[in-house]
Amino acid sequence: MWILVGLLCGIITLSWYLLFIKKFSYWKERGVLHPPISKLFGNLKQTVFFQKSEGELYHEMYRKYSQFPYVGFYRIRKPAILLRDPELIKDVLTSNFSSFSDNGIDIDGSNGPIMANNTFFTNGTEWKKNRSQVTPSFTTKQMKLYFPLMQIVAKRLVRYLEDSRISSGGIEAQELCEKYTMDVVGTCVLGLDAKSFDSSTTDYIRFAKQIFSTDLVTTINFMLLSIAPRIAHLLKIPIIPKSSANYYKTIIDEAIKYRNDNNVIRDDFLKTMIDLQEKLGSDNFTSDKLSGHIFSFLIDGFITTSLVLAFVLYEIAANIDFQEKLRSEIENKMGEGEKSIMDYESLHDLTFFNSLINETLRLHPIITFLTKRCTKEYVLPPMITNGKSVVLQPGIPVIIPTFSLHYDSANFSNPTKFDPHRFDGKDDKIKKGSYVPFGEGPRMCIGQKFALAQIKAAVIHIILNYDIRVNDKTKTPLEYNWQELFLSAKGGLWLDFIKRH
Ligand code: HEM
Repeated sequence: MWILVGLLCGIITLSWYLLFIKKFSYWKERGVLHPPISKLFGNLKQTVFFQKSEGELYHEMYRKYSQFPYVGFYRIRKPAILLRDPELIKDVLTSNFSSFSDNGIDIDGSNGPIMANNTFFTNGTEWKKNRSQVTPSFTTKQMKLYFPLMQIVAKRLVRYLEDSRISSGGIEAQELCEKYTMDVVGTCVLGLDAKSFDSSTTDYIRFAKQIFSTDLVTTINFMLLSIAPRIAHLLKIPIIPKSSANYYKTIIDEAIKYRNDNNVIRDDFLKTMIDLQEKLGSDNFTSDKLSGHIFSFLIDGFITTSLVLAFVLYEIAANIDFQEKLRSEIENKMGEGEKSIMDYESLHDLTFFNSLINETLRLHPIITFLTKRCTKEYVLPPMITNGKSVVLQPGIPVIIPTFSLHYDSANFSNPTKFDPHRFDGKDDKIKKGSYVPFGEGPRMCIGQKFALAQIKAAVIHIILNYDIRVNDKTKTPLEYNWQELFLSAKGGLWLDFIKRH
């Protein structure tokens, strides 16, 4: 009897030691500091209980450990590291990319085939293959084809603003920009008119927003996938709602069928994908893969770009001097009063415009942190003077806190001030590794050129036709919705568009 009780106590003590003491001594054994932990949830207890988002917790860690190049933490029970030093970040994203080539989120077919083929979620050789398949669709040559199409939609947006029933009392810019970006991706990806300006909300937008919804189920699913992937795979947790996946799959299939049946040839993303399938054969480039790439473009390019565009319009409205300066730069290039189409090459000369967008992306980095995973041993310098180097083992998650880097006065003087001129002139004014709104290195955002062209097309045509002002309904100073997947403004960005001339 006593032997049995002793054995039971031994098992309980050993389990306690392995589960809580040993597991959470990982960083201490390696001389790495970390914030105090909760025994069950490591450093993410507040995220698990919906009190704070992961992004907010990382921002707190970043500020608390301001003396150090990095800080350890426990992502629930998994040791992870948050990098602070821009030099180190540059090394991880570029020079030593091979040690951090994974994005750290694992999804497979069990979480939904359409998303499993998204370049962002693939790793290793599958990622390399995916990335090389879509890269030719994002070249300057392709952008030259897309830019006029974007401007046709921008002109539709301008016409939409002319309706005083819509514009009186202010317009919420985030919603306005969703309509615009959905129409742009519809046109450039599938050659479809999403008709977003024709009604208050369309199915295209409704199903896309469902994907990024922060309702309880979607949030728990996403949390499980990023911090407990094995359980998520076991439970076949879908990364996006089935209704959204089915809706877009049907639209993509219909668009392909229509093109094949009617022999339609259109220079857009769908054509590059159909051409690729013909070249590689449908065994190597399956219809799931084709739909996956198209879906990825529709979705990755929609909310992200619309939020950034809304912030750009807000900053233009809030800073009237910059608005005048931008307008005259655009008018000089386009010819005053002439409101036709600008060619893609001309964008190159709009240097203030570039600085203004770069500064908006610094001040409002809608993706507040990047996740990477160590894929090959990597040696970190000692955390403290006279400490020992730390060997990062494959599998360790690595967080790059974009928001914190952008708001650190060591990287940007007077960081809360909107000042496009900090991006004027040479690139070396900005410390490498301290400014990463699109990431950096081989896994940098593939849609960057597309997103910037899309934003510019809208701003050019709006600013030539309207003075933009901040409407009183906007809560200033701005507060962010940190619980959303992408950073947005609480209460919305309400703007007035006042017709010029
Ligand atoms: C202004 C809007 C956008 C922002 C701020 C943005 C930002 C980002 C960021 C931060 C990453 C992660 C980079 C990393 O982990 O190092 C990323 C990846 C990615 N983005 Fe974007 N993005 C935007 C628009 C777009 C658009 C329009 C597309 C259209 C196709 C797109 C497609 C992707 C893809 C496929 C990846 C994964 C790349 C890879 O893993 O190789 N993004 N984006």
